[in-house]
Amino acid sequence: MRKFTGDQLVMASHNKGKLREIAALLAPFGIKVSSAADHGLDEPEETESTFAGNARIKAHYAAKATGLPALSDDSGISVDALDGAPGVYTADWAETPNGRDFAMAMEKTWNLLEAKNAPFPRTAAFNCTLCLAWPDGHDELFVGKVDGQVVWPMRGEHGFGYDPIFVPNGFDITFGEMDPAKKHEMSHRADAFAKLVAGCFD
Ligand SMILES: O=P(O)(O)OP(=O)(O)OP(=O)(O)OC[C@H]1O[C@@H](n2cnc3c(O)ncnc32)[C@H](O)[C@@H]1O
Ligand SMILES: [Mg+2]
Repeated sequence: MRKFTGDQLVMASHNKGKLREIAALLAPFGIKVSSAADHGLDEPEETESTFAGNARIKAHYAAKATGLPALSDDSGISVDALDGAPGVYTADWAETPNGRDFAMAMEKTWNLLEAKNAPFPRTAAFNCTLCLAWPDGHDELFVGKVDGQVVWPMRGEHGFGYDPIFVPNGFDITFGEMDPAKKHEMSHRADAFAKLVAGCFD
């Protein structure tokens, strides 16, 4: 596995919630972190049907455009009773003509579970694939996951995206209610990040 030896990294994401979380995870490593927006990059189209495929598109696009190593995150929530949906299409489910509406997407998810009369607990997992790509085209991939259940109504103001309806196993609060530092210890993103650190930063 290739080691990360530089002192600069581009975060190949346009999601402010992710950028905040990954900046917090990277903070102890003394790396100068910039975002795709800092470099004036637009969002590449996520045309693959897997987290890994889309993570690679985003990281390689940013690495080639900036000449710097780039770290992307492709993630989503997979609900068992919905055959893994929305999964890779989690962001797409929130798409409206006026931008993303996650309250609407969460309501759609819950309504589908209700329509199916899905049994409780309504188990789900958050998945995260991180891709670290270099300008020469090399990359490394890291996968993380956290199991839990989808609940209703939405609870909590922390986090982003689907956090208000996801309760991780072993807890009775949603990610939206959880202190961000605690989420950083146990999320799908933290799980993948620990593997990135073990593989590339040590
Ligand atoms: O592609 P980038 O620019 O990184 O940002 P994005 O928001 O489009 O990100 P994805 O394509 O990976 O879509 C994943 C969606 O899954 C949701 N998601 C991922 N991780 C999450 C988390 O920790 N908490 C809540 N929702 C999450 C969130 O709504 C994201 O928009
Ligand atoms: Mg995206």
